[in-house]
Amino acid sequence: MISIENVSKSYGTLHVLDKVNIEVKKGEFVVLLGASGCGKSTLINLVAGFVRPSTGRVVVNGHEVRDVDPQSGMVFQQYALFPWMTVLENVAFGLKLKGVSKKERHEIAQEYIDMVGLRSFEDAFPKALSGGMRQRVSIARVLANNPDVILLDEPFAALDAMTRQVLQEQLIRIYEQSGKTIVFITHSIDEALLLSSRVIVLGSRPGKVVQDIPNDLPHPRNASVQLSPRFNELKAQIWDTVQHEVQKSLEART
Ligand SMILES: Nc1ncnc2c1ncn2[C@@H]1O[C@H](COP(=O)(O)OP(=O)(O)OP(=O)(O)O)[C@@H](O)[C@H]1O
Repeated sequence: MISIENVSKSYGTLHVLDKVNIEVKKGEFVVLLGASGCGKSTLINLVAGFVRPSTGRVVVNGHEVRDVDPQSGMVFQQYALFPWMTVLENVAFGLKLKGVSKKERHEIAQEYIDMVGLRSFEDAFPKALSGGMRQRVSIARVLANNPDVILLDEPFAALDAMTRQVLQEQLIRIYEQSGKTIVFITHSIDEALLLSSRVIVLGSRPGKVVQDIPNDLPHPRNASVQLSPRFNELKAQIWDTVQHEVQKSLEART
């Protein structure tokens, strides 16, 4: 579904990614972990088509990504909603661009508003919503567009711990129901293991893959999986690598 082939990326003299190779299969939920500045956002932006590789190529669904790619839908850390549109209009916006009739796009938008638990907030404007609710609108908007790939760049980082847990569980349900291909960035090993079917750790800059492990925690999954021995076993494996890479990136800065 996503093929990142020998991708390197530099911004001027700053070498951010070095010959990264990652194959993501349809229906995988891949979480990218890594020290701050190792190039995670750059990598996800390459898949979305916001950034072009210096060398190598990214292929999504058989097509090389050369521009902003409508096959992918992105959820950012800061909720990028249109403040002058209601929840319903925000969620239906992409469908409007595609020329879907008003009746149909409102039906589809309603379905996803219900899915993220925002029924009865259709007519609210973003400023009247909490951060967690706005992020749910962002997720509904991406889902309504029905992209092949959903990309999430630290979507829950700005939220309080309780809201984060609710949204994590909602995202797990959405993944279990939709079987979408998802790439998700986080700094949290717990979040990575709770959500993913596979965890990829990028090394300190220039980023490359230093660990790639399948997450075999069972589905249906909820937050209680964090109490299982297997969760702690996987966490210890990832923690060793992440700690080593964070240490390296701190030393490189001193
Ligand atoms: N458009 C740009 N122009 C110049 N430098 C950039 C640009 N985008 C990112 N960088 C630099 O590239 C490096 C990697 O950034 P990136 O945001 O991809 O890392 P990250 O792993 O997502 O970081 P964090 O976890 O802190 O969000 C950083 O040093 C950043 O300052």
